[in-house]
Amino acid sequence: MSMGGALGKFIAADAEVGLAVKVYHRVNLALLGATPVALATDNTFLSFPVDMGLAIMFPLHGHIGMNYVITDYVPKLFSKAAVGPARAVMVGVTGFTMLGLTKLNVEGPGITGTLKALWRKE
Ligand code: HEM
Repeated sequence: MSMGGALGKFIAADAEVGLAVKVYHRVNLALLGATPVALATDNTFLSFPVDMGLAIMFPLHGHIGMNYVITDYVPKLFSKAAVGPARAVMVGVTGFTMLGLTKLNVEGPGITGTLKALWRKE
């Protein structure tokens, strides 16, 4: 798929655009570090910025990862013509996930607080 511009790179966010590999590997590493940091800084002044970092990085990581999956499997399981629509659906999933996680951070207990609630006794 040959799509220029930032939007094109976001829609076809895998190895076909060189930037994605760099962003992907940086985000993968950042997530590895940010997850324990999020648990350690919960309920401090850092919890909101860390949760907002996660609200962007989790969906971005999933977005690029799923674009690799789309590139590899959609032509095999469906058809080459289905690759574009599959990527468009993924942009929607990624966008709504970012919005939902941001809402959780701004109006609710945040990503980390929500996760920790699994172990919290009422
Ligand atoms: C602490 C959190 C996470 C870490 C450290 C992490 C790390 C990784 C790493 C190292 C890879 C392989 C990258 C490569 O092939 O070069 C990967 C792939 C992937 N991850 Fe994650 N991940 C995390 C959370 C998530 C979440 C929450 C999602 C879903 C939204 C997700 C979705 C994916 C997908 C779709 C792939 C691609 C799988 C494939 O290519 O077959 N990951 N992840």
